[in-house]
Amino acid sequence: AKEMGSSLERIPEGKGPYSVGCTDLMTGHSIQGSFLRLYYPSQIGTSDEETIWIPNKEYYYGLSDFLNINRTLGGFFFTCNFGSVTCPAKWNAAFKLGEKYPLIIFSHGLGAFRTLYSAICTEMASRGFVVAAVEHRDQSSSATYYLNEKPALGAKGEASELHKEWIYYRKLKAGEDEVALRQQQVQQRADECVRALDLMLDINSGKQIVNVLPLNFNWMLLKDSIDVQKIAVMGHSFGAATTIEALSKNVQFKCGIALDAWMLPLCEEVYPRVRQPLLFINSEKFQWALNILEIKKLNYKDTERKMITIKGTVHQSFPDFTFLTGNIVGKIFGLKGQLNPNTAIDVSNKASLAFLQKHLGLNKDFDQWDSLLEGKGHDVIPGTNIDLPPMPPQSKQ
Ligand SMILES: CCN(CC)CCN(C[C@]12C[C@](c3ccc(C(F)(F)F)cc3)(C1)C2)C(=O)Cn1c(SCc2ccc(F)cc2)nc(=O)c2c1C=CC2
Repeated sequence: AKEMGSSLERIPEGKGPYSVGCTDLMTGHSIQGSFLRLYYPSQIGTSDEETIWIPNKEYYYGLSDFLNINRTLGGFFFTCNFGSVTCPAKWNAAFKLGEKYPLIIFSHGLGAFRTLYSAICTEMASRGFVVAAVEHRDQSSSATYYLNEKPALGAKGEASELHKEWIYYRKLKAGEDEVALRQQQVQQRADECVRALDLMLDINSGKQIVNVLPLNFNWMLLKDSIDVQKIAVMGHSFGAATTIEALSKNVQFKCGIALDAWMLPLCEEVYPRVRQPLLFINSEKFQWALNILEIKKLNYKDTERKMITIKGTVHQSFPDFTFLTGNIVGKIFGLKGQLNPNTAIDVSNKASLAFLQKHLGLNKDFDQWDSLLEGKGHDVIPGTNIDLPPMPPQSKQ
């Protein structure tokens, strides 16, 4: 009975030595504020509450919009199948003190939101990273919200009521130029990643921050907890394009990891401005010549670029849904590839860890997976799996 209806499958736990905590942070009362889900090394036994994977029903309505299904139907479908899914991290567990951790800013894909990549984020946190998964407010998320102070219409309370303002996925209008919209959105997304970085650096410096979400998490414990020389940015698909744009905006991002990069939102002008090391991890199916050709334009001689393809994987092998459906339904909806989803995410995470050790200068044992970066391993090949026409001799860079 592993098919839909009883998602017996679970999102895989982190395999590293640290136990993982999770909490949410929203600053400001407007769209300009930050909204992120934090995954972090936690003190064991300080929380036995599991984290709710999709915390508000409005996310189901947004997903229904994104998938072009009726909200009532979709809401029912999602609630039945995913309403009780938890992600393998302890909700509001106390932050583990005594170490400085490297930081990853994570950017979700089109139609996703901050909670849907918890297998990747909890794995990285279990290996000793602090991971801030931002929720973008560019209308590329299925849904997101901010809390504004304006009392809701007809509210009686004198004290300003906090009212959730929901922003839903913006569909393309008939005849609308998608490239222009995505180019505009990727700029906002990259700015939101930089803002999240600045917020985490403020917290690291001990600055008092106001979390407008009613959560009892002690942010002061994060003072001096981030190794500010070891900061990376990472994302899936539209979030990978965001990663590249964010690298060009802020050199505090020392390297980037692009999972199934969708290059359409990027302008060629940004490519020479990305000098940091970049790892491309591609699924087998999400590859086409024009996209790969754009990626190859980032190949500057004095920059470090790596690309691997994981065999038997699809675009949805990176977000969490790939763990939560039975094999048959999963393959029909393109949520699973031929390769076991746990194996697929394991390969992606280990290659990521090896790359991060190399380019953030970590002194862990992640170099044991360096061979994956060379495309050596049972489930990986180096570079891309599509053959390209020979590259025209590139003009001098
Ligand atoms: C028909 C809609 N049409 C809109 C443009 C295309 C829809 N689509 C393919 C989909 C997402 C799919 C999906 C999800 C989730 C279930 C569920 F049932 F399990 F929930 C089912 C079916 C439908 C596979 C993609 O957009 C693929 N994609 C994605 S998918 C990111 C995502 C979104 C929602 C999630 F819940 C999890 C992950 N992120 C990107 O940055 C980019 C692309 C394409 C180019 C850039």
